[in-house]
Amino acid sequence: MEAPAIRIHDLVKDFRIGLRGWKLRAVDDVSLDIHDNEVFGLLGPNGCGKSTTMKVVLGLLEPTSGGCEIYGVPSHQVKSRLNVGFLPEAPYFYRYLTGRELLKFYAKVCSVEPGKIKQRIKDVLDMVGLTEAADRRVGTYSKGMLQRIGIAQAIVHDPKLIILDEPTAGVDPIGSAAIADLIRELKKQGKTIMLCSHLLAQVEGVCDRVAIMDRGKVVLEGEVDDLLSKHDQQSLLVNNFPEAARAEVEAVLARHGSKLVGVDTPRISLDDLFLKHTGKGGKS
Ligand SMILES: Nc1ncnc2c1ncn2[C@@H]1O[C@H](COP(=O)(O)OP(=O)(O)OP(=O)(O)O)[C@@H](O)[C@H]1O
Repeated sequence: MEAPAIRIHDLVKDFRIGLRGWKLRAVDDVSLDIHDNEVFGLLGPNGCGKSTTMKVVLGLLEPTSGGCEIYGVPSHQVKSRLNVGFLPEAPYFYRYLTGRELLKFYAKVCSVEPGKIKQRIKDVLDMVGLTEAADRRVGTYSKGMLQRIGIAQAIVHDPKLIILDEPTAGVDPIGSAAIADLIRELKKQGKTIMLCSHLLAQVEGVCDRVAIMDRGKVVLEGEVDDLLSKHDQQSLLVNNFPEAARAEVEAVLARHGSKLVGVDTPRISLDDLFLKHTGKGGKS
């Protein structure tokens, strides 16, 4: 059987804090498999251990015990990361380079074939919607544009696995929707994406599976559709439901052993309302 894209097994990570050798357990016995070509969300409140878990997966931190593998290769081996792209939580980019120059730098660092760099940068700029801003200095980019150039540097070498730490942090709903579209497109291209976030509404529409962490532990894991569906309830959508029909509907349902639980008006999300009134095609 093929190895999962990421395997995290029995992972514990302690940080030494203070002078008396006190330890803080940031990750507490976490085991997770992330499958090939899925979008997996690691969710949870601030400080629950998401970024620490990602850093151990990427070999940037040593585990206290347990471990991680990427496509079967232990994370502490450099070769595990050859096919991985990473957007850190607070990426720092040299502000005097243009977006295009920045991507050229990362393409060279990631050993993209010299003859292919120009076209690859063109394609990636197009994918993240930064073609028009490609020759502007990164220092002039908005927060949304910085996140998108960050994603561009993570995918410039066409990696199989893309790890995104808070991809929509500080980005407005238009920018977040564009990033969500981009993640869906990357999945269509066959990529595996692991992202971590505490902005739940923004990742709901893109993740196939999620795990929720709290105080270092995974407290819930599963397919998003499964976790969010109320399997014992169904809803009917009716235009202009007449109050007078309620008693008849209740009687029919009662004959079938069912019960009308409530009649309410569906609402759209505030995000959708914002997008409708500000235009989804914006370049924030
Ligand atoms: N280098 C470090 N030294 C000491 N403690 C650390 C270190 N890095 C993280 N921690 C602590 O470990 C815990 C988990 O931190 P982590 O950054 O993994 O959380 P997170 O879920 O990513 O939070 P956020 O959503 O705020 O980014 C926190 O209590 C944090 O203070």
